[in-house]
Amino acid sequence: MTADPPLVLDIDGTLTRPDGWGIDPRIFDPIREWDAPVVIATGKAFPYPVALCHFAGVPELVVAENGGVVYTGDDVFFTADRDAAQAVAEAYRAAGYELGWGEEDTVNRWRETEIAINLEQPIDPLREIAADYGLEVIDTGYAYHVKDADPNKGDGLAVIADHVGFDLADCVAVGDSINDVSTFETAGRSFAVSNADSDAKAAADEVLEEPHADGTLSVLERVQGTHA
Ligand SMILES: O=C(O)COP(=O)(O)O
Ligand SMILES: [Mg+2]
Repeated sequence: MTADPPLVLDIDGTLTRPDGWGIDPRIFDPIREWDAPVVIATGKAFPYPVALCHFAGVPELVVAENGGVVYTGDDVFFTADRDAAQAVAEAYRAAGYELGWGEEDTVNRWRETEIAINLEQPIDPLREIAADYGLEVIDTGYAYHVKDADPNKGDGLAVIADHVGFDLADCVAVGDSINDVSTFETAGRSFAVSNADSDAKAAADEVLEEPHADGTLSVLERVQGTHA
């Protein structure tokens, strides 16, 4: 008897359409029909992956904010403190820069542990200010994230696996950027889509030939029904 292995999926760059923006609708049915846990592990704020699970019709198993927020389906864990990241955002603004998401800033509005800055904003002063507060800045290719260096997606995945009761060694992970390296190190098998950055490609067991959702769909086809 074989089953599907647990999945760990990043969002941006991984479930996205070929042009890189927006969820590719072809991923919804395979995820909905997957007969094992599907964990969404993202740098986006908590409501985004929760909504993705909700609209896909799958249980909410979520690592958000690069590991700062973890939801096991029963309990929410916050593994970082937003105050330092918020202070960096204020100091960056005080130095004359903007976060770059407009007045109402729906990118950061519901963030609980980190701050995201638009890639069009200057990164050097951001890195300097973040260092003053003991934080790091990572570039996912979709945003700069000012975050505590400790929490990461991989640790969040481990919390969910422990709670739900599946083995990390059985997990198949797909991702595209530096914030997926910890996932790749934690999951048993890992795949970087062809559009992935050099960190993700170096950490993955395999680099796919296809980009974005095409790459992810190829992995789903390949690993479906292969879990002993
Ligand atoms: O929020 C980002 O910058 C990237 O999001 P992702 O981790 O789902 O790719
Ligand atoms: Mg990504």
